[in-house]
Amino acid sequence: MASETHVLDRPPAGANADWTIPQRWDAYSAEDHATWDTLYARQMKLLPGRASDAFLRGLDALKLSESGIPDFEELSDRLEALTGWRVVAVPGLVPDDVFFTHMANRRFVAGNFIRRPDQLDYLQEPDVFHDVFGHVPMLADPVFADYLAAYGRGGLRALELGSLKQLARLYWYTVEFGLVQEPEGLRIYGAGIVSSASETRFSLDDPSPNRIMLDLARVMRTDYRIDDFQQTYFVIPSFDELLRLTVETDFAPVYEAIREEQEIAVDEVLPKDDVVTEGTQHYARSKA
Ligand SMILES: C[C@H](O)[C@H](O)[C@H]1CNc2nc(N)[nH]c(=O)c2N1
Ligand SMILES: N[C@@H](Cc1ccccc1)C(=O)O
Ligand SMILES: [Fe+2]
Repeated sequence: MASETHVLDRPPAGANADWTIPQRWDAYSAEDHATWDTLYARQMKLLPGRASDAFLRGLDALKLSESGIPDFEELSDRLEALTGWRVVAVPGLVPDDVFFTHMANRRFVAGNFIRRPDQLDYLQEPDVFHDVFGHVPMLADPVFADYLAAYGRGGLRALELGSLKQLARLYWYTVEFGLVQEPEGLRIYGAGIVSSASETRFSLDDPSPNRIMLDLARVMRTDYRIDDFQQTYFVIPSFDELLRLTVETDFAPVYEAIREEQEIAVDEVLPKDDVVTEGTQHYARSKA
């Protein structure tokens, strides 16, 4: 989960220079593990038939069906054997350059804390359930694993080009809230959706949000919400296409071309959009 909440500007006491900390798996309480199991069971009632095939295969390959919060060392050994990625613990949101440097080197940063039982439905900061259950299964897919490593390199480049805001939108509408076209229909792969029971249903079944085929310049101009369900979801035809787009397109001219263009509102549908479903926006309007 990415969010605009404050981020410290230097590692907190006890953290390494690269902001990693020991996971301290032995310090988890029985309640912490029970919280993980409750969240896992709730999601697994919903995800078959809604999550992408790659996500479900990743859960199996990484043995995430085992009870309790995973030990990052054991999880990383399995994951590294598949796609070269490892999972490293961090105390919370880390600065962008730290985030992208880890990502470019196939290290996924994950919070080691888990939400409290009274926070089951929503929390602002990424906890271990969002980061590990939400994000890590997709890293077992070789194509998506390559996409995220390329994205990390793109993040370091975007920082140099002063275009992080545009690139962050690509992350938000793919890695966090992306939908993918599969033979049987639309499926979820975004971690922000797949780790949320309510948004898992909403993103696929509700007539309220827009669902639009992803176009690079279009998504880089589109604002997003960090406080409620998305009002637009972007759909990719495949992970191969997302990887090809990211590796083969030079983003610098795209950043330049959209720099002066106005941002696109979260609920807007443009004439040139390849629209899968145009939303009613009933949900957002009911909350306004
Ligand atoms: C794209 C942008 O860098 C994004 O908000 C990053 C910032 N720092 C982060 N730090 C952590 N730990 N987890 C995250 O998801 C992010 N997201
Ligand atoms: N091709 C994208 C992202 C990327 C950057 C660097 C290496 C790989 C991919 C860019 O030009 O920013
Ligand atoms: Fe996330």
